[in-house]
Amino acid sequence: MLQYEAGAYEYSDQKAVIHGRPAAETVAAEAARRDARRVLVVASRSLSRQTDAIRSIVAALGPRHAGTFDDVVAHSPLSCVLDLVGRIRALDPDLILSVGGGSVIDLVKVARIADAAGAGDGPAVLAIRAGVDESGTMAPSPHPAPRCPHITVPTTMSGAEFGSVGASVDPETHTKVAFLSRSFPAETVIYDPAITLLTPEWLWLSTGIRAVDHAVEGIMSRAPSAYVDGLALHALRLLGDGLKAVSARPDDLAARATCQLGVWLASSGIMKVSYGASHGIGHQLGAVAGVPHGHTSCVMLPHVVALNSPSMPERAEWVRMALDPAAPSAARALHDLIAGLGLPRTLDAVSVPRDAWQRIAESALANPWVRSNPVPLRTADDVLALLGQANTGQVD
Ligand SMILES: NC(=O)c1ccc[n+]([C@@H]2O[C@H](COP(=O)([O-])OP(=O)(O)OC[C@H]3O[C@@H](n4cnc5c(N)ncnc54)[C@H](O)[C@@H]3O)[C@@H](O)[C@H]2O)c1
Ligand SMILES: O=C(O)CCC(=O)CC(=O)O
Repeated sequence: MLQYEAGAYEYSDQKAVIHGRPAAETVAAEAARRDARRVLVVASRSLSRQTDAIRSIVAALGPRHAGTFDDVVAHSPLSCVLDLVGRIRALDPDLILSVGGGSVIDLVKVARIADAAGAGDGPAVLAIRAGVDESGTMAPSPHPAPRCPHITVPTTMSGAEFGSVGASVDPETHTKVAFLSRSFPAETVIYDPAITLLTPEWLWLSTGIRAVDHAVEGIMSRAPSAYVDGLALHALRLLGDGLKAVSARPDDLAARATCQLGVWLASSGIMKVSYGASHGIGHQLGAVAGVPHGHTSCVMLPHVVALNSPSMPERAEWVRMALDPAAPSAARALHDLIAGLGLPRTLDAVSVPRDAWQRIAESALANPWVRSNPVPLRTADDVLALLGQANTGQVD
């Protein structure tokens, strides 16, 4: 019989999701439903300046639109957070709409609580970071209620729209700083498959593997949850089918919508179960070597699953069956999916310099998800061995 540890608080509050609908008219209807009169739009710069996507959303909002902030830099650095806080204070919005990937969504999350906390400079923002205790458990960021709700139109598959965690990069230390708040999951998530046609293919597909990573490390967690298992297993079926279909037919809106439903279910585990070394080492690959978030999962996930599978064979079998019953193992099912999508599979392919490996390995040991990997990684040499394995791009 399946066994789950007795839980203290297991949250299951996913907020409203509207899927398969055009972004502009859905945003306008949602703003009207909320009687919002001063909507601040925060958008990915490329969407705002190189496409009509934001213009049509702003047109649909009409007089409810108060302003647009599109000076967004990847990984939501602290300087960007402060700029957005300034804009929020200047405009006093009654609704914030984010349109873009995880960087835009995390930026809004952190700026909203920095604004609420009255933070006006970098040290004041860092002062509301999440605490982390000896066991790696995070404590919430102290802040009063944010001034207004946040709704979002995600254009990648990061799943950040559901996470009660948000991150910003501290320029002093080049590390990602985590913030934690029950106010972080967006109040309404609007999934429009058509707006994702504007997302570069590498970003769409690789963030899809990030969503697969959320599902797989949720299922193969050291401390799994029955709630997350149920959602994550169906997420793998949706994502496996949807990603292959989009790769074969990029214009297939139904396949893109299937992927978005997969992200919704896959993200159910963010901050609800402890993840493993694919998330943990991935964070360091991003912080130290600038590897895009989705690419970190393409390189690390099959190898972390190969490492962990012998310690949880039944769960590995669930992953294999959900992704590819014909594959000999869960790790091979993942490897073949990533290879079939034409995504990078080695550290060299994502331009991680060899002389950065030691720093990545050492900093990874402090990451909570490396510390909670089901098979313990105790030393920098353990992490280096896994990096070496990942650089082969092959699993047995
Ligand atoms: N808080 C969470 O739960 C959570 C979950 C996943 C990711 N994240 C965070 O999100 C970030 C990664 O997000 P991501 O993988 O979605 O990528 P991203 O938002 O960082 O975007 C990657 C790059 O693609 C560019 N881009 C070009 N066209 C775009 C388009 N149409 N839509 C969006 N971006 C476009 C962006 O400007 C950016 O430079 C990381 O900083 C990560 O920490 C947070
Ligand atoms: O839930 C977590 O473990 C933190 C969120 C996270 O790692 C999401 C991500 O980086 O993709």
